[in-house]
Amino acid sequence: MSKFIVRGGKRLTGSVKVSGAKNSVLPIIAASLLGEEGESVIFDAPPLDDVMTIIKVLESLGASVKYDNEVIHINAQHLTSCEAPYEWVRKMRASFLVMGPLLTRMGYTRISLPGGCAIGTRPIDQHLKGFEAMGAEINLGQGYIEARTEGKLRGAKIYLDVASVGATENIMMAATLAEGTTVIENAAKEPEIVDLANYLNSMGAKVRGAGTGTVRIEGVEKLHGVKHTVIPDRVEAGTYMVAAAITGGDVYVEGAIADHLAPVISKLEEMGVTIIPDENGVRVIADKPLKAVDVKTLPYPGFPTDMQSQMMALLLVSEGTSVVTETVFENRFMHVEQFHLMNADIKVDGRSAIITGGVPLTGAKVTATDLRAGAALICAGLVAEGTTEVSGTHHIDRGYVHLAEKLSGLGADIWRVSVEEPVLETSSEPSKEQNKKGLKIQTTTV
Ligand SMILES: CC(=O)N[C@H]1[C@@H](OP(=O)(O)OP(=O)(O)OC[C@H]2O[C@@H](n3ccc(=O)[nH]c3=O)[C@H](O)[C@@H]2O)O[C@H](CO)[C@@H](O)[C@@H]1O
Ligand SMILES: C=C(OP(=O)(O)O)C(=O)O
Repeated sequence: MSKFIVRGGKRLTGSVKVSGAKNSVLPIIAASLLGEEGESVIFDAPPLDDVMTIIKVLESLGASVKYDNEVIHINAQHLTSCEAPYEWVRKMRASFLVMGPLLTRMGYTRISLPGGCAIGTRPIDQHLKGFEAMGAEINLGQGYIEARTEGKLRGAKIYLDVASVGATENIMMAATLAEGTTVIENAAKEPEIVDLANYLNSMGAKVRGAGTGTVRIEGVEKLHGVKHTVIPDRVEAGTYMVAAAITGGDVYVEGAIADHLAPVISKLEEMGVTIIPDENGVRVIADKPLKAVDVKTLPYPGFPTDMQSQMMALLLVSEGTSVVTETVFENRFMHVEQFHLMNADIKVDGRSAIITGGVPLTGAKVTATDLRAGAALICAGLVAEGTTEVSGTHHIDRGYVHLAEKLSGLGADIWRVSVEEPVLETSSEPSKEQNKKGLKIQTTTV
């Protein structure tokens, strides 16, 4: 168990490199189960807890997986099981993404129900609706979902009631080996879906229209392993952009793709932040007082729900009143209570949060209630007066590679301690004792 300790007041400057996208690499690893021939090699695979979890799932299915230095080798030629047990799906909902590949390749799969989580109930009805339309028989019992098909899945026209990222990905993967053509309407358009489609197409699939609301997949006989590089993580990039802006900093976010971040960049610009994109990244300069803006989360290309809490942290230091409306998940304001502990003035009214900016934040002991809430609390800690201790680091480790090191590299006063260790209150440098024990700026072990 550990905590992040942040001491506010340091202006961030310099350059930070974005890792591969969590939300791309997870479906891509799941899709590797479709490779009946050869091996896949996936580059820029971030060393995140979620990546380790999905690797365990693949290994439990009989795939051979090697992870070294952000490169994953996956050989899924001989699978020995079709079941993803509770122990893994409980840890990470994205484990459910193995359902489409297993069903289409093996004709049968049994996966633990993913259940709800802190941010919402997160049903999977749209995934199942898609599989059923393709001819699968679905049974639910004892906390598991069983799906089977006599012969191959059949291509079908599937309209998604919500533009679900996971359902689009799961159905798209299932359709690659189905008989005939599948059309997904009201498909999600996230960049991670395009990355997955590119991966599937290099494996030999025929996916067209990914990134638009209509995705067309013509089934093929077989897929094979390939080499692929994962796109940079737009949420991680956006988090560093917020961290730069909140400290009045000047930071180059290397690897950030401006196009993927268009709604975040637009809001930052409205607030008075200067954004200079180039072909290798985005420079963020915050040299003026920040203005309040309203933010509404929406499916891509709308403002991402995964940046909502970090944006809220930034609005806490802006001048005026802002309204943040969360439309994607029904319970994604858990961080508000934690911000209150830091003296923030936020009122929640249904799906909206009303933020009175400019009230000085004070350091406090807070808890990451989910992955992005954790990042947002750290952003707030960067400008709060005094010390902020953020626990619940297991959430943060799901999605941020070396967060403390990357922020320290920009000049932030942040480090990680084991919870058993006393927190240093006076020195900004790690003590010799701490360094010996490797406690300050500890890295995530994988
Ligand atoms: C691993 C991954 O890529 N995670 C991302 C993915 O999650 P995930 O794929 O789980 O999110 P979805 O796009 O599926 O969920 C969006 C909304 O649709 C609802 N829904 C979803 C499926 C379904 O069958 N029925 C249904 O009602 C959900 O409850 C939610 O309210 O997209 C989310 C929305 O951008 C992001 O916050 C997550 O970071
Ligand atoms: C909600 C998120 O991820 P997941 O879907 O994996 O829970 C996230 O990345 O913010």
